[in-house]
Amino acid sequence: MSAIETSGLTKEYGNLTAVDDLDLTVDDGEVFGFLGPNGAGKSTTINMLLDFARPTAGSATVLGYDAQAAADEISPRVGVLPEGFDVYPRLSGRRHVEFAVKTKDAADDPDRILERVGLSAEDGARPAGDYSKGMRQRLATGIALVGDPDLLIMDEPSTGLDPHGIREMQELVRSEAERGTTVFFSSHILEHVETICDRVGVLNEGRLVAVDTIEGLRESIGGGATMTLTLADSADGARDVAASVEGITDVVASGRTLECSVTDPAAKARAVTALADAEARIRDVRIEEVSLESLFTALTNGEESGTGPQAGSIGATASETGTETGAGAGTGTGATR
Ligand SMILES: Nc1ncnc2c1ncn2[C@@H]1O[C@H](COP(=O)(O)OP(=O)(O)OP(=O)(O)O)[C@@H](O)[C@H]1O
Repeated sequence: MSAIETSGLTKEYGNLTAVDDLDLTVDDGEVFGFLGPNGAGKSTTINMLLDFARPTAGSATVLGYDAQAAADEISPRVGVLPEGFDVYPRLSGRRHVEFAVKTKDAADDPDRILERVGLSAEDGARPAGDYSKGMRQRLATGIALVGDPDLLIMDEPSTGLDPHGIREMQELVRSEAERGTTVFFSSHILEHVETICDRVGVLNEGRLVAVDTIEGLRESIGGGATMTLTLADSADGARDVAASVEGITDVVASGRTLECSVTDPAAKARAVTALADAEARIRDVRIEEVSLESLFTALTNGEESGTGPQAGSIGATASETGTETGAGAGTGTGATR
């Protein structure tokens, strides 16, 4: 059974089609990232899954139940982290969790829930109106975890969290997935998505433009990587050797540098070996992956991917540098092209 399945799901607001004919399947136990620029239709989709908004056309099932006709069956089994969670300012964080436990008729220990989301007993005793944005987000996450849900739906879970909080959120999502919970979350934050998702769906102007693993997405836009080798001597003689390697699609020789377009990850090591066999003296190997940032831009026709400080961090750093033999030519992580 799929945890979520939508068929032709559509939502129109007047002349505006917020969600357009969405066919989407999220498998049981999967961590699924729902990506898209501002206004793409992510929250509207989530609202229809939770029966907060009614579709104009199409249908959706959640945990096997019709999202509109059987919302009462679904809600006890789903934990929701809504966008823009509001607290009761005078109630303590702990009281919020106690209330959720009672409402869901669950057996959770509120202190354990608070601990899981990084709120101390002292934090829990404070009025939630005094909480920082990140603390509110943690509290909202704790409330979503009450009742050990089969499905967690999280709308922009990292909003307001500092880098440490984001890492904790990622660990939490992973540990929930290991317990068998399906996690469906929306995000602009590509780094967040890459780290924890099994698959992602990319929404643009209400339409699903891609569904795949991050690796699959990279490949589908002709992704792969660029491997730049610096040789001890002129690269001209080595050009044909590199070009003959399967999985290397294009080679440019310039001075002592060979720039190879790589479509098959294994081709990197093959190329290094072939060059070494041909007695090319390799001094340096640099590998740059297609960044998720450029991937996202390609899929959403140049729409920017959010404005948060984290949003730009993916793909901005670290390419991997090999040594003279290049034998261990690894895969760079997210360097910008
Ligand atoms: N209640 C509403 N009435 C009219 N238009 C709406 C309503 N809710 C959403 N929209 C419009 O539908 C489109 C999709 O909005 P939605 O909030 O689903 O996008 P989103 O992908 O979640 O964006 P963000 O990342 O900015 O939260 C937007 O153009 C938005 O203005």
